[in-house]
Amino acid sequence: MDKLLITGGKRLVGDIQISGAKNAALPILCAGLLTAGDLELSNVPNLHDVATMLKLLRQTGLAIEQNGDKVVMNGSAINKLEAPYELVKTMRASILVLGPLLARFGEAKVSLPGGCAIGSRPVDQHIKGLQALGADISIDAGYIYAKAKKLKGTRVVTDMITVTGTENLLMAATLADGETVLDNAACEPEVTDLANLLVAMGAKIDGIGTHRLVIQGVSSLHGAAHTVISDRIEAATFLCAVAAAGGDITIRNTRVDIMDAALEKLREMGLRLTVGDTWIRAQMDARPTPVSFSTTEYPGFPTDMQAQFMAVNTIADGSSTVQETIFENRFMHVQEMNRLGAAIQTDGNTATIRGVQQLIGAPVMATDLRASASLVIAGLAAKGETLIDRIYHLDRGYDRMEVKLSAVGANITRIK
Ligand SMILES: CC(=O)N[C@H]1[C@@H](OP(=O)(O)OP(=O)(O)OC[C@H]2O[C@@H](n3ccc(=O)[nH]c3=O)[C@H](O)[C@@H]2O)O[C@H](CO)[C@@H](O)[C@@H]1O
Ligand SMILES: C=C(OP(=O)(O)O)C(=O)O
Repeated sequence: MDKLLITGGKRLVGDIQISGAKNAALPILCAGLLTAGDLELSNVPNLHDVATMLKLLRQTGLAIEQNGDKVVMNGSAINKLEAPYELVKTMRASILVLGPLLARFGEAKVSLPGGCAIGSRPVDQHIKGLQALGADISIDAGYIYAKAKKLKGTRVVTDMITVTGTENLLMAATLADGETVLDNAACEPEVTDLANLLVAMGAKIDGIGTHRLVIQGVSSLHGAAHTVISDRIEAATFLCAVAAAGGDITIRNTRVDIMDAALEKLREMGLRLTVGDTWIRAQMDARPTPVSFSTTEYPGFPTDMQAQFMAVNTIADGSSTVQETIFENRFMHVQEMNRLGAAIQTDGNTATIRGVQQLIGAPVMATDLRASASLVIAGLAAKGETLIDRIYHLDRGYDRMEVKLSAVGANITRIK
């Protein structure tokens, strides 16, 4: 099992190229199931989750060619309408094949994802929405069995805002009969990116980027070309790294306009930001100022950045509180950070962080994707060596993070 060895205390200086967004690429790849035409995608990140998704899609019969960040898919010979447990258990986003397979082929068999390290994460809203669209759904031996001769447009109001739930229902509704209204829809930029691709494929969608998506079903979708948006979470993770370790970095190929909540908090921390159209220069020479925040849906502060900001808060000059409102168990990194000398206490969904002068390197264990990233940030700031175990979590969602960090001066090595 790969590990990362970090010797902390090095300033980060130089340029970092940001990859395509994992959370946009995954649903966008699933949109390849909706058409018999060619989907030509670029800026697809080089991640384990993308590899898992391509494996899952290939076994349905979707033809896929991958060349660097380019993926070309053709869905004219799909013959297996299934997502098996072996793949779903390694990547929850596999549930995103359910809506497209059902809408185009009238049936699908998809393993139930189950819980994960950050919460129970049920998919009841995906199922409720598809049932409202006329699907007959049963659950047997850990699998969701869905059938519908033809989905029928209707109004769906989800109990909460769900990102992949919105994406599944949006893809399903594009091929339904008549009008579907998705109220309480997620408006994360990754949902918008998927919606823009679907429109390029011939879908009729109004309200893109809002909490109310109105879809007029069409009889078929055609091929299209699309560039996946830049990963705002990867970008903000590197900005947190420089906030913690100090230095002067410029991140490139980024979407500044979708990062307001994180950029605001980074400025509050004392990071000096100069912002261009597709780049952000970040300079940090002082101890960070602590920032308090509560995670919430877009455009609020993203839960996927909570752990990384907490890592910076551990060495800030003062105390802060962090509230996690999206997932019920997303503080797994706290005990690991405390092993590095951080002073964090949790009470339910609130963490109180008393900034310490210096973290001290130690062996720690990654528990989930963003927890792994937060430990990398803590390790970069810590004195001495930090050895991070179980970094397969990190590889799920970051494109060669240690290579990008080494290139800006970090002392970080992958140990096989
Ligand atoms: C691949 C992908 O895009 N993953 C992102 C997506 O996950 P994902 O789409 O799984 O997260 P959701 O937005 O669905 O989850 C939000 C909350 O709703 C709950 N819920 C959701 C669906 C449902 O049917 N029932 C239910 O109870 C979840 O348990 C959670 O508490 O959005 C999350 C919230 O921004 C991000 O952290 C993930 O990085
Ligand atoms: C929680 C995340 O991803 P997933 O939904 O794929 O588990 C994430 O990207 O932080």
